[in-house]
Amino acid sequence: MPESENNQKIGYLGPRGTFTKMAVDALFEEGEFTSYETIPACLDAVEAGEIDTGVVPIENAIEGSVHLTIDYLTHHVDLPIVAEMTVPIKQHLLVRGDYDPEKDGITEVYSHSHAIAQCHQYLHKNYPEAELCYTSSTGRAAEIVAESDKPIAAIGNHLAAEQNGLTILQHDIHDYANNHTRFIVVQKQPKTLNIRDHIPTKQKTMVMVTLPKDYAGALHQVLAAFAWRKMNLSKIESRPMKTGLGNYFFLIDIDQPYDQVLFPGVEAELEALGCSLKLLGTYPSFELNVSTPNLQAAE
Ligand SMILES: O=C(O)C(=O)C[C@]1(C(=O)O)C=C[C@@H](O)C=C1
Repeated sequence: MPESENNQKIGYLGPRGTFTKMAVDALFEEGEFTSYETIPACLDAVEAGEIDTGVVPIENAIEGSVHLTIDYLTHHVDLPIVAEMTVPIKQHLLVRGDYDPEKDGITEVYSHSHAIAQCHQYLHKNYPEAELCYTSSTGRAAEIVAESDKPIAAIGNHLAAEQNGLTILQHDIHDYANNHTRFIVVQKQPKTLNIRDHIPTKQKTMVMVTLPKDYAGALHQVLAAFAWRKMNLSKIESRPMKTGLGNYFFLIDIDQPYDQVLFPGVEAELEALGCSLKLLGTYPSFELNVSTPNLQAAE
């Protein structure tokens, strides 16, 4: 194998113990790993060529899309998606080892906004008085709790607990059992991804479609262009263009790889309607599950 393939520089939303790092560990056996404090910092590093590959969250089963990732990808950087990995998410309530529930109530709960949203019912029932404090990641929340001597807690995974010397006060506090997050892998220059030996569950393609202003039935016609070609869409979402109220674009996930017949046909049909279509990536989709070798990290 050429040295460059082994020596990939891979960045991710860190610090240690984030769910994004779990996705990275599930995907890559080797490489030079760098954690970034925020999603934009990670994507900027890929765009600037400081790293070859970036891994960031894009969608959670309970809370929906990670808008920061979508907006940054569509407005600020030009980075094709080259793979995705879906990871099971188990949120736990983490405290310092010396926290005594008999003595003190928890005054503050720290975590990433998506993690807090996944546990709203639990927090509402059990810690209605606690202040919710938002952090750049669950890993960062665990660090804050580890560094503090106050009766505070973090929401995060078991790796964040282990790696920050915290105790799990309550396991599995997410409000819905079927909790998963999808992470995307982006690259500026396509480079062979030295991914662990996974079999993709499917091949997918993501496109961004911009509609003309005030065109009756435009979205219906966009969807029809995919439908009559029997192209299966697994997600459609609108996001603001950020150019004024009412201006939106659509992100569409299609359950098949890009090809030179159907996709150019869709594109030509959409152009005739005054729409534009941009390819955001065509890529293998992987899923981490507990039976996958080396991937027990998500347990
Ligand atoms: O904070 C982390 O651990 C992350 O990797 C981010 C993130 C997210 O943005 O959705 C990832 C998975 C969980 O859904 C909660 C938080």
